[in-house]
Amino acid sequence: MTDIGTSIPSVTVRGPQAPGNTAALDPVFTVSDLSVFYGEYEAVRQVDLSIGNREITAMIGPSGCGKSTVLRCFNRMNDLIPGARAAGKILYHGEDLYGDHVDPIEVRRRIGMVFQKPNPFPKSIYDNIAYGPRVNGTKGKMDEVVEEALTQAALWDEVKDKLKQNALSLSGGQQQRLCIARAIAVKPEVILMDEPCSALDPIATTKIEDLMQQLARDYTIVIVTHNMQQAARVSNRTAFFTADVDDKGERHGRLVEFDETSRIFTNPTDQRTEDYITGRFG
Ligand SMILES: Nc1ncnc2c1ncn2[C@@H]1O[C@H](COP(=O)(O)OP(=O)(O)OP(=O)(O)O)[C@@H](O)[C@H]1O
Repeated sequence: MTDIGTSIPSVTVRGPQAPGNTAALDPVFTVSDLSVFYGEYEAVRQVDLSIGNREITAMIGPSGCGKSTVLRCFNRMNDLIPGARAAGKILYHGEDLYGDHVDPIEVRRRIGMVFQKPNPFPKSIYDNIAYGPRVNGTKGKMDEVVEEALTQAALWDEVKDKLKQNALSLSGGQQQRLCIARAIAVKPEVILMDEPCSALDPIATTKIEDLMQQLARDYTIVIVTHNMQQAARVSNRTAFFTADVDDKGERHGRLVEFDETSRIFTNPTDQRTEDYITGRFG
């Protein structure tokens, strides 16, 4: 078992940083010169950014610019893709996330992920939540663990009388909150969300957005979204990516601008950001 993250600082303050300051003051992740390859193909080039503790950081940009690729680097999910390789540095609380002594399984426990399409296990609601804690050998009363996770994910009231029911019988929005509850149940520090609302209707989307705001009191959240209004509504900071085309016609994702969300959406520095958020591009 790795010791990664054992020195997590107990900072509870959440809020905007100094205007125009691109570095989070209390970073959970510090990314420097990150490039990501799939085989020979360099999908993302030279990204520098930091993810603030108990902030919501949004990653936006046109399709194929590498948002999901960068997101997956934060919990080493790219390790599971044959041929994928990250170069550069990602520090997690100052420790090299890709260091030799780091256990990727432990990384993924501390840094959970919620996907675009809700993906509950074909098991009962209860067992979906209890699965991770059981695997981790969580001690204590499982009923309480399940209730706490479902309550935090704002789903308890809707499912408390049908915990034995198959999770696949829930609506799409409920399934996504169940997946968030499942992620929370193993007590992560960070939740990565890859377009968590793209399969949901507007009401379910609002519920997830409200939930994210509540969760950010206790968790650090990084969200990839195609929905710019969503990024503007929920996040503290926004990273705008785009893809440059090289001489050979190959596209490489680049981080164009990273700043407080209010600044990105009202007074961006880069013309490409402005074109994107005003709908002139992408
Ligand atoms: N498993 C993979 N193997 C090979 N290439 C990949 C793989 N996953 C992504 N890519 C490529 O890497 C580039 C970035 O893809 P990625 O999915 O990260 O972009 P994205 O910005 O999240 O896109 P979208 O918004 O459409 O989801 C694309 O050119 C994509 O084709």
